[in-house]
Amino acid sequence: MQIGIPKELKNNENRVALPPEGVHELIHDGHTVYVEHGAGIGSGIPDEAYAEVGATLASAADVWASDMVMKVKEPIESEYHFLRPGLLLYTYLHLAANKPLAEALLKAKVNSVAYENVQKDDGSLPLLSPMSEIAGSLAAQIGTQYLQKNNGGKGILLAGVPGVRKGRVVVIGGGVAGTNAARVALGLGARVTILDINVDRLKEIDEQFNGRVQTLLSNTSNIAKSLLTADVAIGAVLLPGHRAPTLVSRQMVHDMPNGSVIVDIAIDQGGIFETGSKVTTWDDPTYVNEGVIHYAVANMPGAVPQTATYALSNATIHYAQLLAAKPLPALLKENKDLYRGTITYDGHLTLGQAAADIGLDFTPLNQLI
Ligand SMILES: NC(=O)C1=CN([C@@H]2O[C@H](COP(=O)(O)OP(=O)(O)OC[C@H]3O[C@@H](n4cnc5c(N)ncnc54)[C@H](O)[C@@H]3O)[C@@H](O)[C@H]2O)C=CC1
Ligand SMILES: CC(=O)C(=O)O
Ligand SMILES: [Mg+2]
Repeated sequence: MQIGIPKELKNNENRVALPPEGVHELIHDGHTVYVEHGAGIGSGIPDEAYAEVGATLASAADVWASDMVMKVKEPIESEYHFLRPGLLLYTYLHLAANKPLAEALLKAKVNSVAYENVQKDDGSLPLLSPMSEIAGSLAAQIGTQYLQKNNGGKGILLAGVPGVRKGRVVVIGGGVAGTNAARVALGLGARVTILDINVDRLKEIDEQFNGRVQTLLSNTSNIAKSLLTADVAIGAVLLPGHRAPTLVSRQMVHDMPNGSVIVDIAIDQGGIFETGSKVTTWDDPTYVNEGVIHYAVANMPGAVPQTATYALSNATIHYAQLLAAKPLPALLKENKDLYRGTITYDGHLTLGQAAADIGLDFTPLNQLI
């Protein structure tokens, strides 16, 4: 099979879908790999390193002409003209928050496997979690940075000092991103509260952090009360496949002291703050609404590519090898993880959760393969 790896075009997206080590695996399996000139530069990988493992350096057009295109982020509008019938696209897509992209993929009859929807039988999301670990850790760093007065924040040091209160970090959603945010916030010396709707998850968190994190059931009144005294609020909720639920109202944000900071990691699925549905970029990452700084970058790990490229490809390479080895319909009949991850097929939207959220028709995949 021909496999193409384009250079990422999203703002400050410095990751690349595969480093040379991963490309080498695919070439070893007998495939031809086209890598766009400069695709690895942001991650510190020169073109020569790809050439050395046998990749063909190519133009964007040649890379996109491959049977399978493996990316990091969703195609942006300037890439839509590369979409074509029969193309197998393997990348993050977040369709429940991006109707124009869904329509472009359907119109072009692209078969897409979305990283964030590849799901194991136990419900875990093996291709999302490595980036959620990174985004969670970053969220705590970003919160502490914007709390500084010189960055527009209220001017609080999360660690406090003896005799002066510590900063308070409230994390809504105690999954992979949320617990990593909590871990780093605790390390920075903050007082941390995590809210989740899953009581079993709260028990695990309590054990994991030896009781050093306050856990609370996520409901409207606990969220509102927690935010009243929060310095940093972190959104880390996920309903897989769906647009994120709006859990924090404008009034709750209004009631937070001015100069507090919101970091909505879940913005890639639409975000959980009523005041914060606007997506930002690393070039201009924040805006102020109701006196509170909102940070809403949808590709947070793009800023730490020398960590994130490797963490992502460590997870994606296994499924890439499977996708390259067999025709898609046959593979999907035997691999349930990838069956769940296949969200558009031959002009049909096969992700029921997103279809409902963006108002498009849904066709079960088993009717198409
Ligand atoms: N902005 C960025 O660059 C990145 C964003 N993400 C996003 O971060 C979000 C979280 O991902 P993960 O941590 O991997 O998901 P996860 O599935 O590990 O955790 C989500 C948690 O939300 C909880 N939850 C569901 N409804 C809730 C509610 N009403 N209140 C409180 N908690 C609730 C679930 O019980 C679960 O524990 C996703 O939207 C993901 O796409 C991930 C990586 C990078
Ligand atoms: C998960 C995601 O949106 C990212 O890594 O950019
Ligand atoms: Mg206020």
